[in-house]
Amino acid sequence: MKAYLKLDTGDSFEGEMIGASLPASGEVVFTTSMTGYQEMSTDPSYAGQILVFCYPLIGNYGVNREDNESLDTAVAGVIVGETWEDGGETGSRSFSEQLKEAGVPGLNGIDTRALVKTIRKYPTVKGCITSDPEAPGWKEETKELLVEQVSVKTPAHYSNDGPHVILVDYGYKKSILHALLKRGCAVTAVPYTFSYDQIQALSPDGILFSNGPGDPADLAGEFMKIRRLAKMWPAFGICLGHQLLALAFGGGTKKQQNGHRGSNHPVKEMLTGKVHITSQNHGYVVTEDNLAKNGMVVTFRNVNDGTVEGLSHSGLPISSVQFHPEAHPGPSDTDYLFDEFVDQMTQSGGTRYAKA
Ligand SMILES: NC(=O)CC[C@H](N)C(=O)O
Repeated sequence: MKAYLKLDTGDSFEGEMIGASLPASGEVVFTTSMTGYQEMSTDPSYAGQILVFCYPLIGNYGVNREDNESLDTAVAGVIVGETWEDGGETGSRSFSEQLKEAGVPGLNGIDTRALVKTIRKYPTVKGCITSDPEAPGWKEETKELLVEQVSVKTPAHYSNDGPHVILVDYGYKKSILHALLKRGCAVTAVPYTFSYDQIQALSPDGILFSNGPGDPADLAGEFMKIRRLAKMWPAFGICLGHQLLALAFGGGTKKQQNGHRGSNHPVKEMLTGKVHITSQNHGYVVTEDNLAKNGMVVTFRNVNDGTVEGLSHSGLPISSVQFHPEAHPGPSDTDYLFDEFVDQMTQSGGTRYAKA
């Protein structure tokens, strides 16, 4: 079936509908990752977004039972140059079957190079997938809090012998949970709406603020709680969690001209000068504002554009990164950051750091 991607820029692209035959709308973003379509399409940080794959052939190794990053396909829609309908050797089914089951539409046969050249002229491009050639283009709908859609509704506990991590869930990727479980941590994923007192009642040894979708500034109601929690227990933030920690400690955030979405973003560790290749997926970035006054030091910077990629507190065990140390998809150069977080929890022995 013929279908269209209509952008708020006035541009329109014609392709063939794959996945669910349903309309979808959202911010249109692109990823340069050559692999990992299964992990990316199920990463809750992509909720509300239509994801364009720059790599021309998508679906060629199918999808399997292990690599979903969440229970649901998270993206609003996908755009591909050429798709492959078979399951592939390791796959139990095809990518478009998975999309169909999740009620997510996609477009095949799009000139993704031309599309990316169009959308990268603007910091934000909204669009819709529709089979109706007469349909009007993108229309702004009521702004919903995307985190609300992806955060767990009740706490989920994973027992283990090691330190107890409270995973504050703004839309966590399964591989973050696995990185903690692999290191022996017990983990409780809690709804992001959990209060300081509710989290304290769970006797944490450390707090992890997860990745997640949307504009971090929309979560201003979280900043005070995050600051109190991070001052009390060892804290680690990943992607949205990093942005929220920065906002809670005097930093700012802004939309990037083009987001960082891909598996080969170089970041420099400021202390050692060492460069790591990282997996990234974000459209906003931290600005330094009053971070230094609040004791926060920039620990990593992006080699391409110099943007802030990591923070640490000078006196407390608080750290965060904009990139994804759990990778999946992507290189695991920065996997060691989970070891550092676990060391901080075991060294502190559950010690509290500040009066809340
Ligand atoms: N992966 C993430 O956590 C994304 C963070 C945020 N939604 C952004 O786009 O910048």
